[in-house]
Amino acid sequence: MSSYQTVLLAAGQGKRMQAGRNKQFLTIAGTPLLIHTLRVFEEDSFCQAVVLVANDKETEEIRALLQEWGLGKKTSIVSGGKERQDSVSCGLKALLENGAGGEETVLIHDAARPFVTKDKLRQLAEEAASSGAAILAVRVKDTVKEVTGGTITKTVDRSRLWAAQTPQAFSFEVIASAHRKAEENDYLGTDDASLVEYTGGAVTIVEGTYENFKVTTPEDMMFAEAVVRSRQEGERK
Ligand SMILES: Nc1ccn([C@@H]2O[C@H](COP(=O)(O)OP(=O)(O)OP(=O)(O)O)[C@@H](O)[C@H]2O)c(=O)n1
Ligand SMILES: C[C@](O)(CO)[C@H](O)COP(=O)(O)O
Repeated sequence: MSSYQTVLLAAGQGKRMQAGRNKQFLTIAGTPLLIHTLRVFEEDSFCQAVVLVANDKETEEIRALLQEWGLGKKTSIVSGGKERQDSVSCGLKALLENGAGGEETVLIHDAARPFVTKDKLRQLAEEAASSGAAILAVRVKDTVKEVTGGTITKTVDRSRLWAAQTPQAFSFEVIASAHRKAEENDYLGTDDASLVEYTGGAVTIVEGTYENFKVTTPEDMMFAEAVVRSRQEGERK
């Protein structure tokens, strides 16, 4: 099994949730979203350290939450940036300052995906340790259309389509060098793998689960409650 370090991204705004505050503080079955997510990493013995990237103005509230929920032993908090990619750079810089480098495996994860499992973290870390770059992804289930001006221009062949999730895992040097090149060329990607793709690197897919969705819009909170309920029922059986 491969050990790994984690960059956990919590420096977004959560605007699409329309909750009037960052969605990571909303509770799912009584537990804050951020705590659901962080717990998986803190409880995995293969995770050596977590760099939690946060907004400066939310740092104190996060520290208080970690204390309240008995988490934080492996976790340090650093400031994020304007875009998700900037926040990843801040996290990688902190890992570098803590002595990470070379072929060590780094997992980059959205705090907004609270339902990743320990098994998937381990499977992904193992794959990244051998290939250098791997992400969790699921097959696209819908029929996907390309549309221009309200009219369909193409039905895309979905047999080759996958929806990217996080964590996305890389050897430290692969992702650090992809970030350097992206920055030099003003390339902005919506995920981490796209930066490695941009620099010509190969990224492998580890099949994820649909439960590992990103909590983004208000109805996702209802789905999130349902996931916790179904897991609790599973444990009772
Ligand atoms: N500048 C940013 C933007 C996003 N994120 C993090 O990246 C993850 C995925 O972002 P997403 O949830 O899609 O974006 P938010 O900015 O949080 O939400 P919105 O776009 O609705 O404002 C989240 O855990 C978010 O906190 C981050 O650390 N830094
Ligand atoms: C990284 C990501 O979660 C993979 O699906 C996603 O790309 C984040 O994108 P968003 O634009 O912040 O929703």
